[in-house]
Amino acid sequence: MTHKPGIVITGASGRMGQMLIKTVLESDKATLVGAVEREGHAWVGRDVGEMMGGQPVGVTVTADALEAFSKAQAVIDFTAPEATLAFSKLAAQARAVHVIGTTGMTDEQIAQLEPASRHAVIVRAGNMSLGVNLLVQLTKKVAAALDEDFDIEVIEAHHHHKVDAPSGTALMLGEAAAEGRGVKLADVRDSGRDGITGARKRGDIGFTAIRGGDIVGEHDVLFAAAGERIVLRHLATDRGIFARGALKAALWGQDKGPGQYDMVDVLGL
Ligand SMILES: NC(=O)C1=CN([C@@H]2O[C@H](COP(=O)(O)OP(=O)(O)OC[C@H]3O[C@@H](n4cnc5c(N)ncnc54)[C@H](O)[C@@H]3O)[C@@H](O)[C@H]2O)C=CC1
Ligand SMILES: O=C(O)C1=N[C@H](C(=O)O)C[C@H](O)C1
Repeated sequence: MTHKPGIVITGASGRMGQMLIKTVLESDKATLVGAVEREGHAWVGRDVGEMMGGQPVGVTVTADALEAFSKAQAVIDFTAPEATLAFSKLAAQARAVHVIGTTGMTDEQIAQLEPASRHAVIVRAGNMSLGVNLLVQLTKKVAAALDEDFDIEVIEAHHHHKVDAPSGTALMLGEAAAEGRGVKLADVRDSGRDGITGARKRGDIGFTAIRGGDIVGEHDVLFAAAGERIVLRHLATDRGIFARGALKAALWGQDKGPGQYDMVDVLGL
């Protein structure tokens, strides 16, 4: 690629925002052209390199997302559902590829991305890592091979700052297991057991969320039957895996037509 796409990072001061800025600055395939934060945030008006504790990089953090997006070929967005919905409209206006890592979006919010995807490329995934997207494929295969004698449980663990549960990844894995079984996740989902719940319902897919300390992200898919268990596991120890996947998606989207894509498309899995 001779031309280096310009990238804007939203939620610049966040855990993922800072990792994404570092990843883009270190890349020889893309250029950092903007960094966006909420109106009133202490980083707005300041150089993003300095705010991250390093040398100035010549990019001033702004709250004017449209102005930033209009100079970019891609927006990488790991923020919050309401912000992501607003950014999808602005990225489409700027005809910039919108890479969405934000989790916790409702089905209604996801449906609201559709108008933007008629004008621009949207790549959205609850997990941008190669390992998890491979695990999704494996989960689908294992679920398809086993019958309901095997109870399926998705168990996830994250840091204590995480605001949504189950995680976006856990939902991807649950969807994959349901698809493998030929059922709809909404019909078999069992989340948040507490109290006298009754015995486990055959065919249900259960979810458990653990929150604590600085856990980056851990996911198990458990297939439990009488006398044996299979556990498929992914352990994330470095947020760089998500940032590298997101940058790959931003570059991949440059020559694609408007529409909604995911990391399975990007990685060709
Ligand atoms: N898809 C994936 O691979 C991954 C997804 N995530 C998801 O990314 C999201 C962010 O995670 P973290 O970085 O840990 O959270 P965080 O809380 O550290 O960062 C979120 C950032 O977004 C900013 N923000 C919120 N509303 C905004 C607005 N309207 N305009 C501009 N900035 C705004 C906040 O100020 C904050 O800096 C979460 O939904 C998380 O689940 C996290 C890691 C990997
Ligand atoms: O909030 C996080 O940190 C993470 N969120 C994503 C999710 O909800 O699955 C991906 C990763 O597990 C980290």
